[in-house]
Amino acid sequence: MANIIDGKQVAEDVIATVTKATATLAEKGVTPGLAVVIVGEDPASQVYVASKSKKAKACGFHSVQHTLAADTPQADLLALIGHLNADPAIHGILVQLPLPDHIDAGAVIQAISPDKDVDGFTFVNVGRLGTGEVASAFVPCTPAGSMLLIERERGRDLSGLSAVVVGRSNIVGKPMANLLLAANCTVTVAHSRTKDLPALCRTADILVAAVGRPEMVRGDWVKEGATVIDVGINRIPAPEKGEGKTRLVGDVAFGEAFERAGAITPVPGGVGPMTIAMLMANTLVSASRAAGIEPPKF
Ligand SMILES: Nc1nc(=O)c2c([nH]1)NC[C@@H]1CN(c3ccc(C(=O)N[C@@H](CCC(=O)O)C(=O)O)cc3)C=[N+]21
Repeated sequence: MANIIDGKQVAEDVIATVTKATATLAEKGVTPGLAVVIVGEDPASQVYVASKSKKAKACGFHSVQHTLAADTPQADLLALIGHLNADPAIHGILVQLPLPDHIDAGAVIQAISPDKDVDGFTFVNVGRLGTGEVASAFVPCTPAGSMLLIERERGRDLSGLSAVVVGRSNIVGKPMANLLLAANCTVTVAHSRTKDLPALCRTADILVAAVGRPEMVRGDWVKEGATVIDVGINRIPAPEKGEGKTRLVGDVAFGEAFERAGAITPVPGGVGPMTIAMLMANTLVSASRAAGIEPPKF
């Protein structure tokens, strides 16, 4: 029977730290500024973007949202990023992904100034993390939040633990693996071609599931006492709740894994809230750096 990791609570702790530090910055005349850019009207994206803007305001940030039409030319989006890069009131720029097909997402991401890249997606920040310069990098929010949950659970010394990351995306799997490696874990990154994934997962003291497949990781894939971090957010039909109803599940079969894990994150209420909290933390760090002030530790 596992300890259920309360991501909502840890996220609130992070937000409280950010809010306090923002008040201290305000005394020095600095207000952290976050710009969120969304292209098109995907309803799920709208919900996430709205909750980011709301949290930013609650922290005391200057928060701006740019909503562009789905058919906005790439050149217009690049021009907006150029303006935000040059705007001293903006310390963090987030371009909501995915972008429409006619836009080259890579080109847009790389146009963001690395100093304002609070998603940690630019080559400069990826390179800092990949070379172990974690302190100077902006680390992508989902793996950064997952790492904080792991540290709260197991302590800051993860040295020698075996970690398996299932999923190799640039936004979660790869940065997660780099963070765990920087923390001296023995890290294996698994993916769709991995042979005998269940057996590999059973070797993990820390198991991170980030594949985007509902409940793929089964209970018997989990080592007794392991820390299980479920990054998946999948909406599936829930006919038991009524016709047309849905519910959120992770990439881990929670009920089964709960029986064997030492600790496990729920969905919702696990990694999701941490993602937004770390965006606020990264924006605060960016504003602090710009002002030459030491940011708090998270
Ligand atoms: N450039 C960029 N950066 C992102 O960080 C980014 C993005 N694009 N595109 C979309 C994804 C998705 N994302 C989430 C954030 C919080 C929750 C979250 O708080 N989820 C709640 C539940 C929310 C619900 O009920 O639907 C939870 O897990 O408890 C989920 C998903 C950030 N994303």
